Amino acid sequence: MILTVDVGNTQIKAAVFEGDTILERFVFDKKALEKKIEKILEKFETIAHLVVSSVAYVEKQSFLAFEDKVKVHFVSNEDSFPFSNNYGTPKTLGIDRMVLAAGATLLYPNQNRLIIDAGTCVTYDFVDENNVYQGGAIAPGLRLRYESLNQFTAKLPLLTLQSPESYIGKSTAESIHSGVVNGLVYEIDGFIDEYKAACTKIIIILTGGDADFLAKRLKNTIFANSNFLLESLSQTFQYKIKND
Ligand SMILES: Nc1ncnc2c1ncn2[C@@H]1O[C@H](COP(=O)(O)OP(=O)(O)O)[C@@H](O)[C@H]1O
Ligand SMILES: CC(C)(COP(=O)(O)O)[C@@H](O)C(=O)NCCC(=O)O
Ligand SMILES: [K+]
Repeated sequence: MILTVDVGNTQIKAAVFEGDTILERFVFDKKALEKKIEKILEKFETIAHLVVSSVAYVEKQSFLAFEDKVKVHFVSNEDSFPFSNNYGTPKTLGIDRMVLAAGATLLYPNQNRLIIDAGTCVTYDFVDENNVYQGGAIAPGLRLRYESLNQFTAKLPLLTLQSPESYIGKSTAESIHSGVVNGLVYEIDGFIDEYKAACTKIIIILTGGDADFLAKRLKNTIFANSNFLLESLSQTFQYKIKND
């Protein structure tokens, strides 16, 4: 049994895996980290490995504190991955993006793959059918868009996520919801259209905290799986064990 932990810039996601099956999934914030891990390890006594991928500031010690109970692994850019990397700056490629690319490569062999992760940022990652990671894009996520409109203007309020009625906003609030939500939806659909035009066959995976909210609003029908990063983390770990 393994415990995978994904430390994002907004929140921490974790899942207990028995083989490829998720037994339980957890979402919590950084402040709760050690207490949560302790509770999970108490509940699932047969967890042998703790596999961590982090793009945010958390002390390694918060995980190493459990070394007497489990083997702790921090996935890093130096690990072996099932794709070759054509990114210009491979050392600065986010480890979450590398893990997503690895998961897509292993779970969807011999095809072009686009992974869209709608979290704090919206990241796009493309691994081609020859298992070459080619790159993608980084854009602000939904929450970040609402917050930056508020932070960088004098007059715009901070609103919480709400589905716009129409693309024509009839008030300040409606205009913001339309700009943020419809803007991101059109953006994602636009990227998908570009990739589809360039590749005859491509699998597209949408993940992240806003995946379900966005999936039903896209013009393109695509598969939303909010557990894809955790599943990819489990795949990456299994790959590493086999190849080390
Ligand atoms: N309870 C929540 N707390 C914070 N963000 C949430 C919550 N539920 C949904 N979200 C949305 O999920 C996004 C964060 O997604 P997530 O994939 O967890 O990000 P990250 O991996 O960057 O931490 C936020 O932009 C927000 O719109
Ligand atoms: C782009 C990111 C901030 C996304 O983080 P997230 O939204 O998952 O919290 C992260 O993947 C990162 O720090 N990347 C480094 C730059 C790069 O990937 O090229
Ligand atoms: K992301």
